[in-house]
Amino acid sequence: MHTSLVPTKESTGAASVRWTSLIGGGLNGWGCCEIYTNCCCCTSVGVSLLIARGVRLSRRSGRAMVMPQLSHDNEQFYPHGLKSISKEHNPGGIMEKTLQRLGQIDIIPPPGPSRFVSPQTVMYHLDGKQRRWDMVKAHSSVGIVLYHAEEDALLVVRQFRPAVYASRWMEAQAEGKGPPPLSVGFTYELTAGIVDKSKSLAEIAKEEVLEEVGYDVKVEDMRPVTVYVSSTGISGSKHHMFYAAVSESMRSNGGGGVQDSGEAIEVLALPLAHADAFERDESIPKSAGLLFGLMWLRNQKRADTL
Ligand SMILES: Nc1ncnc2c1ncn2[C@@H]1O[C@H](COP(=O)(O)OP(=O)(O)O[C@H]2O[C@H](CO)[C@@H](O)[C@H](O)[C@H]2O)[C@@H](O)[C@H]1O
Repeated sequence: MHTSLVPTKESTGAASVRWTSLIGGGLNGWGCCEIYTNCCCCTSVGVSLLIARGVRLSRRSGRAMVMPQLSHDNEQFYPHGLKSISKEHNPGGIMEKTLQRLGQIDIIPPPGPSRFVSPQTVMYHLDGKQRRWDMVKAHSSVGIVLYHAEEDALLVVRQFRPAVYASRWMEAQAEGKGPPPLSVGFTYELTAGIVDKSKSLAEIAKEEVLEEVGYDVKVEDMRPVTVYVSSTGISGSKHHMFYAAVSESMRSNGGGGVQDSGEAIEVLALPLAHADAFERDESIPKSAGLLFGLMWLRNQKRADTL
């Protein structure tokens, strides 16, 4: 399969707009006039004109579509009390810039070996019969539950995940729909990283925290929480979870990830007072690690064991 998408400035804009309604209103598809690439009027996305604040008019169809305004500091962009604490405090800016930077997206068979994952087939015997299991060899990883003392919040990272976008896109294709807005590829996760160097897990966790969220946590302050298997059916790789508390006095840089690796991470504080609603909000694309970490943190806080 080869799937290709060239986001135009307009479709990028549409994606940004859709994002505002997506966060507040739910991830329930992107039908006609919600994203312009999907319907008859959408085909004119390349020639559409922004004629007035909040209204987009397609030249070809002459049909006006109401666009919610992109506002960076409203509740829709930061639901459930989420607050941007990226050093370069530019609410919504990191995500908007990423949307503008994204170019053509293709989904293709692997062009060669990967340093991150490799498909394998396990042949095994059960009751004397040979069976086959298809899997992906992947690195193990670390994730860190970071409690922000001043904000009484969990630190969450928001970033564009190509695999998440591609999955939503392939689902849409299977349903005969066009490409979804780029915004569906932005996820909420714990600070995390793969174990691809010969350092201790706690050292790798420390480095990820410094890189992604910008706080300097001592290796000895990385408290192991548990280990789980991140994908039992597909990879079987282990995820090592740590806990650490941070405060603004420990800030060393703005975080954001390694730009040269394509990382553009927004650091968000999720107040524990809003955790329940956040956990239950199905419109928010979040990792299992984040859900688990949030529940663990709240349990520890309730039991006063941190
Ligand atoms: N599959 C991939 N293909 C191409 N480049 C890749 C890649 N995985 C990582 N990279 C590259 O490696 C860089 C460093 O990755 P990290 O160690 O920060 O892991 P990341 O947090 O991206 O997610 C990692 O760790 C989290 C935590 O478990 C996992 O959920 C997630 O699948 C895993 O990629 C990324 O910015 C990217 O450039």
